[in-house]
Amino acid sequence: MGPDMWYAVNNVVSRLHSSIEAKGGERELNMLDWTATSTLDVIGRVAFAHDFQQGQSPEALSIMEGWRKQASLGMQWEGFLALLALRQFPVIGKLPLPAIKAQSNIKNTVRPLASQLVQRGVSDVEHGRDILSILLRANVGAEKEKRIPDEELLDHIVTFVIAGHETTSVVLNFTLYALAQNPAIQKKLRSEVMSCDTEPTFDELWSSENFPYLDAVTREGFRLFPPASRNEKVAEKDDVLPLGTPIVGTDGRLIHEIPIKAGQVIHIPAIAVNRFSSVWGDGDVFRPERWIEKEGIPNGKFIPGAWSGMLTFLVGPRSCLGYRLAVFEMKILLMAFIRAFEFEPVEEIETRMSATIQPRIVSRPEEGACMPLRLRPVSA
Ligand code: HEM
Repeated sequence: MGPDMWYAVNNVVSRLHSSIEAKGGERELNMLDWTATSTLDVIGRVAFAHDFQQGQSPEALSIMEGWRKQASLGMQWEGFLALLALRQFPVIGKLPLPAIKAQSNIKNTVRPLASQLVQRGVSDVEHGRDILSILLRANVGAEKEKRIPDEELLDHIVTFVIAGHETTSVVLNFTLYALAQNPAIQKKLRSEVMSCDTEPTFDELWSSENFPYLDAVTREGFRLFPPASRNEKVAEKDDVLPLGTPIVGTDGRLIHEIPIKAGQVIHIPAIAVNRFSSVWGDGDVFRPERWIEKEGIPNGKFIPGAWSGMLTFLVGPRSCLGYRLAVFEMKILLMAFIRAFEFEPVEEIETRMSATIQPRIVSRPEEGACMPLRLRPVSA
């Protein structure tokens, strides 16, 4: 998937470059528009060989608008509560509530697109590297009862677009903001990624050896800014939740475990766990060096996460299926953006909870999800 990712990301970077040059070589812009464009273009190509035309096709605009609406509604109380209530009372999903309609808009856009490709049999099923071609190929060779029905294939594609687009865009946004706030870290990263002018492959980027600082910045971004900042799981049976550190009950006695009843909903605050001071020390600080220093992770007390001892991709059999893709993509995006532009903060940003975490301007909350940054092309 590497060449497809580089192709999509380079296109967005060069469009952004032209738009900045047209404004005289410096521009303030809402970075959300550009990060969402990049990740949608990447997922379109790698999930079902579709070109979202650098976020300019009607479908791309509709998906991005759907997300923006959903994110902004989720930041308000009524939207946040509607989504929470949906878990408890699924029938609410049938009501014409804006927060719920915004979610189905995305599905309504992606499904017909994927359906056209399935019906056409996809242009290059034999060699296609995208996920849909791989699934279709597996279907051709499989016994009849093991084939994935078309309807299910379409749902998979919708899931990939929903799970793989906004999430990666969120981490990239907040990481770029953190780099904008920390010019010395940004400079150090640029110096490392400028030391190579090729487009590294998955193997070259997956290992932390070739680009140790890029690896450290990526890990720090994923740790501090998990898009799915809180998750829910439902206990299938009565169980007992052991506590790492005992807590004092109202009667003054120490509690070492919590009994759980079947059906009980457990909230998993990934963003809080990823920042625990007891594990990370200065857990709220953006400090990529912690991943390089010998004693960077105090006492080696890693959380059992699917990747890199953090809960960003959760853990266990239902953890994120696309985490390698997401980490690889993030490294490509950071490399391409940092090679091309210098980033400066414009406004103070706060982090808001929604379906994914969202940035909001502290002094102008009415503008909804927004990440203004000042960009300048990196001089030769
Ligand atoms: C920054 C990027 C990403 C983050 C933080 C992320 C995070 C997560 C999390 C926390 C879950 C578990 C949800 C739950 O159990 O409640 C999940 C599930 C999933 N993710 Fe990701 N994800 C990312 C990117 C991707 C990408 C790029 C893809 C694929 C194209 C993907 C595909 C999936 C799928 C298919 C599941 C469902 C797995 C299952 O239920 O068995 N994700 N993701």
